[in-house]
Amino acid sequence: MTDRETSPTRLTLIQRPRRNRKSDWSRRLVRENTLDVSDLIWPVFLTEGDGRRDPVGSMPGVFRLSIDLAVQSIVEAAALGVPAVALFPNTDPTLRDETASVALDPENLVCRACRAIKAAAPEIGVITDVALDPYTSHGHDGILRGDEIVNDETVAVLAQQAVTQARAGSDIIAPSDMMDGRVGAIRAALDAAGFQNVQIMSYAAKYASAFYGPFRDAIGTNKTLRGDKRAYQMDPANTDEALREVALDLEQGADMVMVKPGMPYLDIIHRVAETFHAPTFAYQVSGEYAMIMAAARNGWLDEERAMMESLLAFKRAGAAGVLTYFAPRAAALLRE
Ligand SMILES: NCc1[nH]cc(CCC(=O)O)c1CC(=O)O
Ligand SMILES: [Mg+2]
Repeated sequence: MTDRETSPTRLTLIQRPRRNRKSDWSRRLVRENTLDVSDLIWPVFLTEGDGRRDPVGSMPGVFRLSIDLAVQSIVEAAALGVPAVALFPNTDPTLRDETASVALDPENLVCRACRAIKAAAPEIGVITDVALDPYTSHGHDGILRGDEIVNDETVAVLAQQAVTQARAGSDIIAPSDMMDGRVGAIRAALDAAGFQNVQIMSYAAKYASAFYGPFRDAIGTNKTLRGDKRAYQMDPANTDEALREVALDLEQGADMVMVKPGMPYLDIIHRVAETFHAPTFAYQVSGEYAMIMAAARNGWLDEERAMMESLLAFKRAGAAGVLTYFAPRAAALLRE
C-alpha cells in the first residue's frame, strides 16, 4: 500500500461533487442554465438631432443617440442576433408639459425612431415604453392633480399613447407606469384600432427604487421630478403584492410580464416565474449597470466577467430574458 492510500487525511466519500467540475468539458456537460443572444433586449436612449451621440455621465459606455445613429447601432445589434430593442426618448424640455401632450403626437421622437428602425431592420422587435414621464414637466408617469397622480384619467391617456406607438410600428407595448387597470385598457384600445397582434409586455412588478437614478439622468427627469413615485411604484419590502400585480396584468391580457429592478429582486423574478409560468423578463436597470461599470473602472471588478455573471443569474432565477444596457457587448461576446 502506498502512503497516499493509507493517509489518515484521506476521506472515504461516495459523493465528491468536485468530480463534475474537474474540467471545462465536464462543467459544460452538467451546466443547468445558459445565456444566449436571444435572451437580450437592448434599451436605447434617443435624442433629437443628427449625428448625435451624447454620453450619459452616470452610465459609462451608454449614449443618447439621434435617430440616424440609433438606427445604425440597432442594425448592428440585429446582425448579432439581439431579438429586440426598447426605446426611451429624451424629450426636448420645451416640449414637456403638465399633461404630456407630446406622448400622443405621431411625430414625436419615439414614433419617428420606430418607423426608421422598422424600415432599416425589420427583423428586430421594437418595444416602446408607455408612461408619461419623458413628456411631463413634472417628471411623473401620470397626470398630476394637486399632489396626486390620478389613476383613471392617466389610463385613458396611456391607452391612446399605446395606439399612437402601434401606428408607428411598435411590436410590443411596454407599460411602465404602474397605474391600475392600464393593461386591460391598452389591450382594448389596441384591439379596437386593429392591432390585435401587437404584444404587451407589462412592467407588472415595478418597485419604487433608488436604482433608476442614472436612467432619469439619461432621459432628463432627475432635475424636474417633483417628489417621488412611491404612490404608484411598489414598496421594496413586498413579495406577495408582486404576485397579485402579475396576476392582474395576466388576467387583463399581458403577453409577457417584467420585474424591475433586476439583481436586487431575483427572488421576485423566481417567484413570479414559478407561480405563473408566463414569459417573465427582468430589467437590469441603469443603477445596476452603473454599479458594475463604476467598480470595473476602479479596477475593483473584472468588467466582462461581472457583466456575464450578472446576466446569467437572471436566467438561473427563471427569467426568459433580460433588458440590459450590456446587450450589444454581451451579444458580441456570446458570438465569439
Ligand atoms: N416610466 C419610467 C421608467 N421606465 C424605465 C425606467 C428605469 C429604467 C432604468 O433605470 O434603467 C423608468 C424610471 C422610473 O420609473 O422613474
Ligand atoms: Mg398593476
